[in-house]
Amino acid sequence: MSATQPKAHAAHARLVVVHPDAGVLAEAVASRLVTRLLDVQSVRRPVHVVLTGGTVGIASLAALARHPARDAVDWTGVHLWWGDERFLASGDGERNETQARDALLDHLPQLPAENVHPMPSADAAATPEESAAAYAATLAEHAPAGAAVPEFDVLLLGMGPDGHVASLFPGHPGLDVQGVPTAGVHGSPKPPPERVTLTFEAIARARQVWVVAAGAEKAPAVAAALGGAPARETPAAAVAGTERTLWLVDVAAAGDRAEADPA
Ligand SMILES: O=C1O[C@H](COP(=O)(O)O)[C@@H](O)[C@H](O)[C@H]1O
Repeated sequence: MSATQPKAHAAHARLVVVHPDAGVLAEAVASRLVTRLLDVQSVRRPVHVVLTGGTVGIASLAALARHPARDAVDWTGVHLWWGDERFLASGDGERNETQARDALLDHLPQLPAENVHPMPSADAAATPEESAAAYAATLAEHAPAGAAVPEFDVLLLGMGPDGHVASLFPGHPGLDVQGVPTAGVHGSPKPPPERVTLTFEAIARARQVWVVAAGAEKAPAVAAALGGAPARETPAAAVAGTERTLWLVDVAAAGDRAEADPA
């Protein structure tokens, strides 16, 4: 395939867009976010966006911070949430919140502090479960009547080489949690072991889910997820938005898909 232009093709009602490399992917995700925010703000407010940690997720936020159209967005009408968090002390450099603040939030003077909704840290909650319960309460405050969470306008998800999304890891009990939007996680195979995550049910409330992944080490998980692997083995296989599901990947993560299905 051409490595100069993104290409798109539908698969199982998901749109897969392949980008030349991780750097271009991050820039493209930032551009999509700006466009999505502007589109939504033209019809309703506030806009609810769920951020992800991870390599491409944070690189995309950094790209958004320097995007030329960034200030076209009315940031006073944007609420930011997280799909998962490492259960560490506030300000720890490994927290997704800390990395997002460094990459983007600290560069958005218009964004009201009360619109930023980090998952409670290990110095604000005694356990991941306590943090998860507090986050569920905050989500409910911003949800439509009768719902547990807002209808997120965009929910970003990075994906690990094992196919995990948010902190929903293969074979973990968090995959089976029902009836609540958040869960505490213990024994994560990726450090740190204690985390907080949105559940599949909460993710499924998003209007748009965007899975972002780059690098050859992600190719087997991308293939498994798009090939319909069981969620227990490849959690990323089970995520979808109510209106749209995008897989935004680079050539390396696309693997055989990039070769077999030229633009
Ligand atoms: O630990 C996490 O990892 C995933 C993926 O990270 P990556 O560096 O392999 O892209 C991320 O999506 C998740 O939010 C984070 O907590």
